[in-house]
Amino acid sequence: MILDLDIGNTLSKWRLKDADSSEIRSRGAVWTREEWKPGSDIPDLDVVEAVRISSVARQAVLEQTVRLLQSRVRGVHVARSVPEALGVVNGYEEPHRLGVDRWMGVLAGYQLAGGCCAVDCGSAITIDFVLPGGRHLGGYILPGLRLMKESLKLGTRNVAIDPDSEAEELLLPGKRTVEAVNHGIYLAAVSAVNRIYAEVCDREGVALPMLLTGGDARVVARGVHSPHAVWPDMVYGGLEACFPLTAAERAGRMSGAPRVPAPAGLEKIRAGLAFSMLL
Ligand SMILES: Nc1ncnc2c1ncn2[C@@H]1O[C@H](COP(=O)(O)OP(=O)(O)O)[C@@H](O)[C@H]1O
Ligand SMILES: CC(C)(COP(=O)(O)O)[C@@H](O)C(=O)NCCC(=O)O
Ligand SMILES: [K+]
Repeated sequence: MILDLDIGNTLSKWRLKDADSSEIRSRGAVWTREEWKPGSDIPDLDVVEAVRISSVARQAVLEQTVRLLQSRVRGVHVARSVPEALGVVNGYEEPHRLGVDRWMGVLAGYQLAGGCCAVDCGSAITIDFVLPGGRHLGGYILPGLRLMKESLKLGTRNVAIDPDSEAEELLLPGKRTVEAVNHGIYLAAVSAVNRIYAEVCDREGVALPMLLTGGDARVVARGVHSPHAVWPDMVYGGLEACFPLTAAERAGRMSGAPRVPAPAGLEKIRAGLAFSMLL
């Protein structure tokens, strides 16, 4: 079995993948800041022959995790943000400073769709752009839904936005604190994603497919105007592309990859942008 780890600032996600069939056998998540109890929290390492890790947690957490795993598993692969990989040129002045989860998402998005806009809705919402030629432009970082909620200290931290709630009702003024907070942070997030997407496509003169991932991707995707697809395993897709271990991965096929959304025409994006500038 292959154990894939996506260690974020809030949640450390894992999944077990069958090395022969490429099927996902199990998956789970533990709070990154809490002690991991082997067994219930993470899978039995006896069945694991290789581990692939994307981590944005503190270096000490990563080193501790790698040490534990290396004592039990033959192949441990740690993803790093590098100047260039798989046809993508890292747009950061200091490439190693780009969050590894962002780099994994960009690599997976480029392998699937070529140029794309990769949105990761986690502790932070990150929005990255890579052009059809493989040039990563860099990106944007804004607080995630949970962080925005916590920063308000209005006791609404544990009232999540229902991903299946009517998108329209999230546009209405809140009639009680939790609605006012949820509608406010939802609109802050989706307005930023829509505007940033339109501005970059307009400036670069290219309409890019948008791929969303992260724990809040389904909520944010409801308010995204442009054609898009949610790919929960997009960060894992970057691990598969960087460290292909199964036949399917070596053929460039990534688990759970969605059909690539055909972007709206550039003129339509520009018209929408012009209209939003009028308001
Ligand atoms: N099971 C869950 N437990 C906690 N938060 C969750 C869960 N599922 C989705 N979420 C939402 O997803 C966010 C964490 O998403 P994730 O992409 O895992 O963050 P990160 O990668 O920054 O750790 C939380 O802030 C919360 O809004
Ligand atoms: C921006 C992030 C905190 C997002 O991490 P996440 O929300 O997935 O926990 C992470 O990508 C990160 O630590 N980046 C390093 C700084 C940068 O990307 O510029
Ligand atoms: K994330």
